Amino acid sequence: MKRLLETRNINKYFKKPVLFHVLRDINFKVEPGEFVSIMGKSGCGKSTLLYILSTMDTDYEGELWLNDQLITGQASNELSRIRNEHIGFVFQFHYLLPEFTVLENVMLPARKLARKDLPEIEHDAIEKLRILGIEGLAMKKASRISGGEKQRVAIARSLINEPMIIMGDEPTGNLDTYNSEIVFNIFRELSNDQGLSLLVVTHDEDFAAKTDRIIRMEDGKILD
Ligand SMILES: Nc1ncnc2c1ncn2[C@@H]1O[C@H](COP(=O)(O)OP(=O)(O)OP(=O)(O)O)[C@@H](O)[C@H]1O
Repeated sequence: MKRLLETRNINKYFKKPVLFHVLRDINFKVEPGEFVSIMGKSGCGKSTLLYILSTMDTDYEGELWLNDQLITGQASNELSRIRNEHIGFVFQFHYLLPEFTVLENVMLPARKLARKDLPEIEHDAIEKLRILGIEGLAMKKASRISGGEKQRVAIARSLINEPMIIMGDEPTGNLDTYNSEIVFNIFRELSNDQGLSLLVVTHDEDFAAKTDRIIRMEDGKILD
């Protein structure tokens, strides 16, 4: 089976202000199509781990594998290519450009990758908005839509380059129950219908309970 995401004995230390062993022997896998949540108290190392998994942080010990490829030790230009092609990101704050339209915001990561021409990218972006049920918002400015709609646009944007995995850092942290449920259902459909894997850091027990698996962390370790 494809090694979609796997960590082998990942350890990380912060060296300042004092030496701090923040991640300890992190070993886990995410299978294709799996929807996994990561939970743990504030400060246990979730964001630090996500930063490594997203290939942004290269200062760690151990191995990270993505899509059958050893990521650890790759050059930074190769890492940004892998990141743009294979990973979609959804954060607590949507980071949309307020003066751009919804459609332009969704198109941006594909324009950066420059693998397709503009009409094709626009077609893909409208398709992603359709999947999320918000194609009617395409020509609106991002500053003019609601918080729940903004998060759906952010998800559409995360899908534009057809990633294998979506990584989320508190993607429902800013949403009310109604909108959190919409986001959960979208993630569930992406996993079930499109075989996309999802790895989501959350403090929301109700959200996590509905995912396929919960990885619980404590003091930099994964609990069995
Ligand atoms: N750059 C840094 N230098 C030193 N220590 C750091 C640094 N970044 C984070 N830490 C410490 O590492 C620990 C883990 O932080 P991290 O942000 O990964 O926790 P978290 O589980 O994501 O917390 P939260 O749920 O509050 O976001 C914390 O004790 C934090 O203070």
